[in-house]
Amino acid sequence: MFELRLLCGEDQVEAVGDALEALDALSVSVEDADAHTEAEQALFGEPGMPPPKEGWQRSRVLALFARQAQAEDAARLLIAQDFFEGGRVLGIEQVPDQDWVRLTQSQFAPVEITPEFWIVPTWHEPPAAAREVIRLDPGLAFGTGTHPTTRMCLRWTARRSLAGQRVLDYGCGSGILAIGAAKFGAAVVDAVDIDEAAVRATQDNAQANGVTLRVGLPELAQGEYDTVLANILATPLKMLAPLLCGHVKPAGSLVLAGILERQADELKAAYAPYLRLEVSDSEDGWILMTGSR
Ligand SMILES: C[S@@+](CC[C@H](N)C(=O)[O-])C[C@H]1O[C@@H](n2cnc3c(N)ncnc32)[C@H](O)[C@@H]1O
Repeated sequence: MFELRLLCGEDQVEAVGDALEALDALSVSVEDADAHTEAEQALFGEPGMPPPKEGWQRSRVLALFARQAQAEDAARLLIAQDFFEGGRVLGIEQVPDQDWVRLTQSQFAPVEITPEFWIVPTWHEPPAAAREVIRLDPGLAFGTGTHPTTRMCLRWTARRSLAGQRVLDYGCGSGILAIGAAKFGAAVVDAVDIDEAAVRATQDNAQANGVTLRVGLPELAQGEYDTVLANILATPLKMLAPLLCGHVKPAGSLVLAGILERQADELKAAYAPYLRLEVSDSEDGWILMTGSR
């Protein structure tokens, strides 16, 4: 395979990427051309959301082509375009063929939730210390245990007894929190999401983990639960406050994630009419907020 390397400005990245795909690039990736220098910029997106911008101030665009002639043609055509003005072709290099599946898989190692509780991709052996394991592969739905918001919810679950409880996972994504609740003793677990792909992923993942869940769109959630888990984002969580609190039993628990540290007060205010939220965990700028009715 042949890699065409280009340098361009932030406002050119989208047009260049679209052009490369139209020119049959097998893949296009964008890097910060100033990475590891003082000019390096961080681009953060909230979980489940795309990053706020397509590229960096000075972006390096890497496009893979099956044949050298395709990479050369793409470079020649791009140089002739108005939208590439000021951009540069850095070169074309042959890259060794790799086992891409293996390479991708190797980037997803088992994730430790507690020393005894791990999320393990199906192609890995569980670590020897693991007493409880969720088997999950990166797929279409959010929630592979690699994001701090998911890990904090799972840690909360693992440190409590859910024995015999009725639990609701609102915004289930891959179903990881619902599966965790079932593994930690919940008697009935309902998992709901507005995204039908998430509903399907949760059904598949529940089956693969040998747990029984009731899975569906949000209207499946009915009545009161001992524990309600919701890892969404601050804005939808504020809108959902009456609905989520209405599903919490008296003396039951509400567990919210997807919230940045600076959003704690807004969330407390939104939930104040129903219950008192407090920060009970934090990781990488994200917080877990919990409350009891
Ligand atoms: C950040 S993911 C969390 C997935 C998983 N529960 C986890 O902890 O990793 C948020 C999920 O909430 C779902 N979602 C967003 N807004 C929702 C809403 N109003 N009602 C139900 N689900 C929603 C999204 O489709 C997405 O699957």
